[in-house]
Amino acid sequence: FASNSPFITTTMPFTTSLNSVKFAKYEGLGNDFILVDDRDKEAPSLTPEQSAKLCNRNFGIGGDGVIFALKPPSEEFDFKMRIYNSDGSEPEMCGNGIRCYAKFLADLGEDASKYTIDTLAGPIIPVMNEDGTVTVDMGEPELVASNVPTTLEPNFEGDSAVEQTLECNGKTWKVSAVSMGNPHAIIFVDDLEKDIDFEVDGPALESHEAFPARINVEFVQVMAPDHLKMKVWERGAGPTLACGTGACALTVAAIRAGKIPPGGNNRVTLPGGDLFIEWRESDNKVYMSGPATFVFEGTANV
Ligand SMILES: N[C@H](CCC[C@H](N)C(=O)O)C(=O)O
Repeated sequence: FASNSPFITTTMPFTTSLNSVKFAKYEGLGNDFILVDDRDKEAPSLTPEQSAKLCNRNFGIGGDGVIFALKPPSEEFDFKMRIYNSDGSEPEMCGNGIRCYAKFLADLGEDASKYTIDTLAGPIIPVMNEDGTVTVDMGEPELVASNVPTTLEPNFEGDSAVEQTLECNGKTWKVSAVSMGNPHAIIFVDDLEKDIDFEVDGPALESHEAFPARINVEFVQVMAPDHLKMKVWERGAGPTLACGTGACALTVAAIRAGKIPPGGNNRVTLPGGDLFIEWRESDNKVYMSGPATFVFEGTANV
């Protein structure tokens, strides 16, 4: 392990034996993950069902997902990441998770400060900053509505859906659809506390038929031209304290809907804290900066 690694020197390597798994718990703004070191494997050492059980906050470790550090598929990558949501479904990407993943690799003694990680959303590049935060090149947003995917009719340039109306739960919503590899439905409201019935509207929108792969739902209030506040109901995880891909998606949607000006590093306030998001005009990529913190390590029955 790295000299400043938080891991207690242990004779047991991070392996998954027959009935137990070594893990490390990390969180990014309270979006918390169980990390498993499968750097010698091509596929996760746990099943979706085992992972969902470990995410249970009463019967397991507790977490919003399980993230696997896997060997890369080719020379062009340093590592591969796969993730299971706490319901066992597999998303394409996870923003808070990739920051925790980068911190995990550093704590395991991997010496690169910048990795190219292969994910189901394509190559993702996290960079460790001096102050302990992580800046991630999250790639380009996907704006073509049918690729998000959604059946919402495109109503904006580029065959995209921007504040397109959707009936759900007896209410009419204005939905902007953006993918960061995983799908997001962004809804701008005047008042986050008054304008939504979060525990009812969130799941209803997550599973609405307009979203064939289900969808992450972000409710957003514009606080200032460079400051957005959000609440998120995640696909396959429900209400979480933060969603990194969601913060990226909502920043893109806010710019396209004319809610905030393009460019700049925007502060996105999530229930668990702030992320800083830049949709860079020069390369059309979205950059996300935020914390990733080690919480504890252990061995769990599976
Ligand atoms: N629940 C998400 C995956 C985790 C994304 C979120 N935790 C993030 O930080 O990006 C999905 O099914 O697409």
